[in-house]
Amino acid sequence: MNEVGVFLEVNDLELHRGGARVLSIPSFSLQEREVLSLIGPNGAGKSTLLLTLARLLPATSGSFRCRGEEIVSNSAIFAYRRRLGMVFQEPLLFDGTVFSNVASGLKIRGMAEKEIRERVMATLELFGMTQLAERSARKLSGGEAQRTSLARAFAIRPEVIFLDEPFIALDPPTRQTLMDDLERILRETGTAAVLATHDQLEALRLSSRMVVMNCGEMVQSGSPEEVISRPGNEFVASFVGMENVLTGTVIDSRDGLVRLAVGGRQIEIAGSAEPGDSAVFCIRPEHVTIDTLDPSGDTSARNVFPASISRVIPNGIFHKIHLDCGFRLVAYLTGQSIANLNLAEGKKVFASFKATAVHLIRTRQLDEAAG
Ligand SMILES: Nc1ncnc2c1ncn2[C@@H]1O[C@H](COP(=O)(O)OP(=O)(O)OP(=O)(O)O)[C@@H](O)[C@H]1O
Repeated sequence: MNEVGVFLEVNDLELHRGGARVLSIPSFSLQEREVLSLIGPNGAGKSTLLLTLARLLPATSGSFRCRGEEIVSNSAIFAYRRRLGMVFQEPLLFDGTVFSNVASGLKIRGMAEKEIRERVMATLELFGMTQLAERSARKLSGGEAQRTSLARAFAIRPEVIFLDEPFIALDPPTRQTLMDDLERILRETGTAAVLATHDQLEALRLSSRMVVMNCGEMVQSGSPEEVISRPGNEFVASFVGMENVLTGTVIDSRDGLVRLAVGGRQIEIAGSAEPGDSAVFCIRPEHVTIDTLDPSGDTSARNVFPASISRVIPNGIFHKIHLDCGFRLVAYLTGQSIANLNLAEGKKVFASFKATAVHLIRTRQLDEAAG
């Protein structure tokens, strides 16, 4: 069997800058071939962590092991860095052709001319850009320049590639195409990657594990689907677009169903909790359904509420519908669905969601909650 090992293991990492602690990571590991995304708001520490993991920024304290070997001495750090590729927001190409940019890492490694030519052409082929080989880097579009920068990083056949918001400056179609190609190339080459991004869709598209960062700490780690549908706290919930974070009081809990009092209504959710506790829970807006007629007889959803539409906010493909059901709820609907249902502000509708669509973030005893 082909066992996947740990490529990088980091423990007790701290980094202080300008007198402040900007990273505090008790432990972190990256598997071979794993594609991991670091997501978090501006200033969360994503770029700093990437640079620290790449040993380009010295940590204040902490231990680093690559395939079980400590990376301490300058020669070990140097050898470790040679196994890595890095791509930043800016392509950082030098004057010269696409070919010479992609060849640069190979030249530094002392590879023979013939091998360089073969490797560069194979890499350009992988990125679908052989026709650009002799083009001056100055004459590239933003997308082509970032593609060249990625090809340069992949040409050395790195074991891990660190990507710091590589798509942030690109227009949506270019971003999508490059992301699709990167996903294929990572899969085909088996290269591990750490991607810093603030965009959860990029994380969903590319990574198998997502780590949410806030204030220099890793606050949740899991598959992107898990983090997005089961956030561990209110910060993660709001960062991943969980617009409906609500608080209620547990009425009773039996057979895997919890009944909560919320804004004068009762909600049923999957889980268990102590009666009398205060509960914080969340519902993804895309899991809320809107009907103009009472769907109670026709839906398996346990939670159906009469509601009035308080706001309709156009928001790209999906529009945000703010509902007042006794508590506030946001639903996402396409413009087409809004037109079909003839929805508008002030209209009376029914909002419904399944008990399993609700994620219980945490419960607290009510006297604790008050204190
Ligand atoms: N050279 C520096 N000196 C002191 N503090 C710094 C320095 N560079 C970054 N910081 C601080 O480190 C923290 C993390 O910054 P970092 O750029 O890593 O965050 P980020 O998550 O990558 O944010 P962004 O998405 O805005 O790039 C911030 O509080 C920032 O102010």
